[in-house]
Amino acid sequence: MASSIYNTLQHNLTDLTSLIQHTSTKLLEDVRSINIQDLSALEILKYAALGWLGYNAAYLVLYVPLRFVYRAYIHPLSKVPGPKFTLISVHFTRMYFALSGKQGYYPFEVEKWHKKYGPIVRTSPDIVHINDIEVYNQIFKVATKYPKSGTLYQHPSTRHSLLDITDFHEAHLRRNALQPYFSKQAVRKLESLIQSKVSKLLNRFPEMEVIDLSRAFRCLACDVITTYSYEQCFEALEHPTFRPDWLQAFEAMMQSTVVFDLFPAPFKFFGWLFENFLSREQVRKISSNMAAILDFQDTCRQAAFRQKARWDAGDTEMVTIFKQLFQDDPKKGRPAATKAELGADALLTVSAGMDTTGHTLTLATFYLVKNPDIQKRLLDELKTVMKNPTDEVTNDALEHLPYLQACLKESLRFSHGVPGPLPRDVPTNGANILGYYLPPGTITSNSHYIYHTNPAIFPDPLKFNPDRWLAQDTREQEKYWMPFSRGARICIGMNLAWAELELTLARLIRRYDISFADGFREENLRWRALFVPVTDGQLTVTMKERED
Ligand code: HEM
Repeated sequence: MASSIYNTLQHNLTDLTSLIQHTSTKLLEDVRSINIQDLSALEILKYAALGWLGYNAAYLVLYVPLRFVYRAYIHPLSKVPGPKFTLISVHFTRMYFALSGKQGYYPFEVEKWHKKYGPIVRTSPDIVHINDIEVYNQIFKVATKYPKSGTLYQHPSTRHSLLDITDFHEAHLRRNALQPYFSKQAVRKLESLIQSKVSKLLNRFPEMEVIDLSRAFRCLACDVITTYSYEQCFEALEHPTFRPDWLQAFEAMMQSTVVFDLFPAPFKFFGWLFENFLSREQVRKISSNMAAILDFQDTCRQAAFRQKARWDAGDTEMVTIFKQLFQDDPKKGRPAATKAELGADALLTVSAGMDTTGHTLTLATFYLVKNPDIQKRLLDELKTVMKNPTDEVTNDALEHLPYLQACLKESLRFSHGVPGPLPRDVPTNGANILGYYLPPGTITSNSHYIYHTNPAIFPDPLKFNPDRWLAQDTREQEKYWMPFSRGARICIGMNLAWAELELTLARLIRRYDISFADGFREENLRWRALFVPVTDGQLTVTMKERED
């Protein structure tokens, strides 16, 4: 039925198009009959302005309302419920969110829409949002038919990287080349590297009065991933206040997604212009943030390029996650990564590995300080494997501590990884979902935030409650818990992240008695979804060494 309406409409649209073509050809002929040499410059300007106004008036008065009617009542998705104003245009909806101060609060808004309209909501002319775990699992499975949607994964900073690849085969080959370095076995070999960075972090605290933990944790994750990725530790943990320039640049890069969302084309154009035609000093004069972002990108890319140059010169003894990308793999049919791809992945792994891990550690510490009884239970458990406050401990030992594991799971439930919308394209032959036919060209979106706070699965969902993970049967909760996503595009750094989370949280809580700093407010950690969760402020604390 839906497809027959669609076909009829396509025919009508074809007729309409030829009518418009015919009328505009006629108009053009009339305009050509005017002898332009007879007109003064002022008259030419007047005609141009009138033409422009006429075009916009026709667009607003005729085309936009007609298109709205089509989208709302005739389009194949017209039966899918949802707020009608989002059908005016994608740009209009984005502007609405920006002007009403809701930009980045999209997951919260969509959550309300699901309550009103049900498990499937049309959130744009061609986009539906889903809140149904069986459908999520169908979209996010290993042999999925739903590729990443190219229309929404295209921030210039991740162009050419693994994150942006939409083609299944290409993504599979790129992931295959990186994955061996992130297996559980490979990560176990990194334990001494992680331990050394955690020691460095913990040893810095006594010299500091107030500690910005949000940034300190990001510095830790950054030093681990840069050392592992390209043997060049960024030494972020050396910075006196854990605020190196490039971290501020990274924060600016995340904020820039707000502008990118609203004005993608000018954003890309200026990015390209700044990068290719202006000296860094000129860019710095225009925007110090933009210059710092470009500096950070260059540092990551150059580090990988230096290793590639060594590799090409025959010096293959190095620690890097890019080794397989340096060369082609004829058996699998994978060519060596281009310079653009290598540079993009060099930036991606640092960005992806630093912010998510830092955010999760921040939330874990926040909830433990806020809930002293939970912290006390964790501390008692940690004492069983760490006799003294400054003792080191292995991942193997920590893996067997149920309360620590429960605290980490609960922290990841709050941190969401990527909260949403996680857009995926409907397969080329369409899909039937929750009783609706979705034609090809439709984009599905899902929100980890909405699954992680489903009150039917996680009662009192905004309460930090590690005990929920210690229940007899947690299968249903596990089903709704996906901070690393699932399936073919699951987080590649999951094992590394888990190892860092365990070692850092265990050693921090065992060694320090932590309090919120004066002036810290819970609202600092209120977040917006700018691809990853970005908080309004930082977690600031003071610390005292424990005596026993
Ligand atoms: C607590 C820490 C982490 C969380 C919660 C997390 C979460 C996620 C999620 C949800 C995705 C899927 C994004 C999407 O489909 O759009 C993802 C992808 C990815 N993550 Fe992580 N991540 C974490 C740490 C790391 C680390 C340490 C690395 C280190 C390299 C990493 C590298 C990546 C990469 C490369 C991708 C893209 C994979 C692809 O597109 O195929 N992540 N991560």
